[in-house]
Amino acid sequence: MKLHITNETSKLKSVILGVANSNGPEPKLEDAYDPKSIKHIKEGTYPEEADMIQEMEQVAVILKKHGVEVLRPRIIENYNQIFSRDIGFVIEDKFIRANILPDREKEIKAIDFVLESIPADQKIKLPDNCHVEGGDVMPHGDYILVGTYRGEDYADYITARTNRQAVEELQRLFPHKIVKSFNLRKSNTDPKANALHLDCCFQPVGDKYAIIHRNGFLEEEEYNWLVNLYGQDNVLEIDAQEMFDMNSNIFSISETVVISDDYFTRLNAWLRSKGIQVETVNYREIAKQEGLLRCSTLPLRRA
Ligand SMILES: NC(=[NH2+])NCCC[C@H](N)C(=O)O
Repeated sequence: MKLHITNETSKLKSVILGVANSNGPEPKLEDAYDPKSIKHIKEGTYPEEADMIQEMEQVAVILKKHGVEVLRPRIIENYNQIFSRDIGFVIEDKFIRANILPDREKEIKAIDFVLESIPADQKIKLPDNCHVEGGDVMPHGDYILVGTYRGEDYADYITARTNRQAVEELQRLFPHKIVKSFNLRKSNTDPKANALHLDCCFQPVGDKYAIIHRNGFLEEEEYNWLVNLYGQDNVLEIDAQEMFDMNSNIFSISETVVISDDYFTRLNAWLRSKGIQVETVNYREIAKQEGLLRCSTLPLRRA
C-alpha cells in the first residue's frame, strides 16, 4: 500500500469510503455523541440504514467513474462505520491512527487489512493523552491545519475531539511542516453553533479556493489568517444554516472535480463559476449525523 497525502485536492488515487450497512439501531439519546444526531433522535427523524446505504453507494459509483480505488471497511455488526475520516489520517507517507472518541474506537479494527499492508515504520500511534480525529486534520503543502479546542473545559465537550497535546505531537512528528491550529466553537446541544471538526467549518477546494464559516472559529485572528491564505475573493463564506447543512464538507477528487450534495445550490453554482466540475449526490440522511462527504472518506493516496 503506497501512501501519499500532502493536501486536500490533488488527484485522488485511493480512498477508504465508510459503510452504512449494519449501522446499528437508533442510538439512545444519552449515547449519541453529536448535537445533530440528538436533534433527529428527539424529533423522530433519525436516518434509516437503507437510505444511508443507498446514499453512500452513489459516492462509490462516482469515485470509481473517476478511476479512484475504493476500499470499504469490513462490517462490524451493529456499529456505526460511516465516518471513516476520523479513525485515522495520512500525512505524506505516514498513517496516523487517531485517538478517537471511546464510543468509536472499534471502527479502526475494520480497516486492519489496510493497516497490515502498510510497513510498520509508516504507521504512527500517538500517545494516549493526545486526542485527535481525522476531521480536524488537513495537510496543506508546507502546513498541517488542525482544528482543536483549547478551553479549560475541554473534558465537558463530547464535541471537542482534538486537544493541544495532539497539536504539539503532530508538530514534533512533522518538524519540517508548520502545524497551525484553530480554536473551534463547540456546543454539545446546538448543531448550528458547533464546529464538530475543522472540516465542518472550513475546506480548501480547487487550486486556490476555500469554503469557510466565520462563527466556527473562536479566534478572529485565526479565521483571518485562513482567509488571507486564500485571499478574500477566493473564499466562499457560508452562514450558520449552511454550516449546519454541512456545505464545507464536500470532497475533492481533484483540483477540478468535487463531489457535493445536490442540495447545496449556492455552493455548487459558486464552484462551477470557478471552473470546477461538480458531481452531485443526495446525502441528506447521512447529514443528520453531523457528517458529510469529507467525513465519510479517508484518502490514502493522491497524486
Ligand atoms: N470528520 C467529521 N466531521 N466527522 C463527523 C463525524 C460525525 C459523528 N456523528 C461523530 O460525532 O463522531
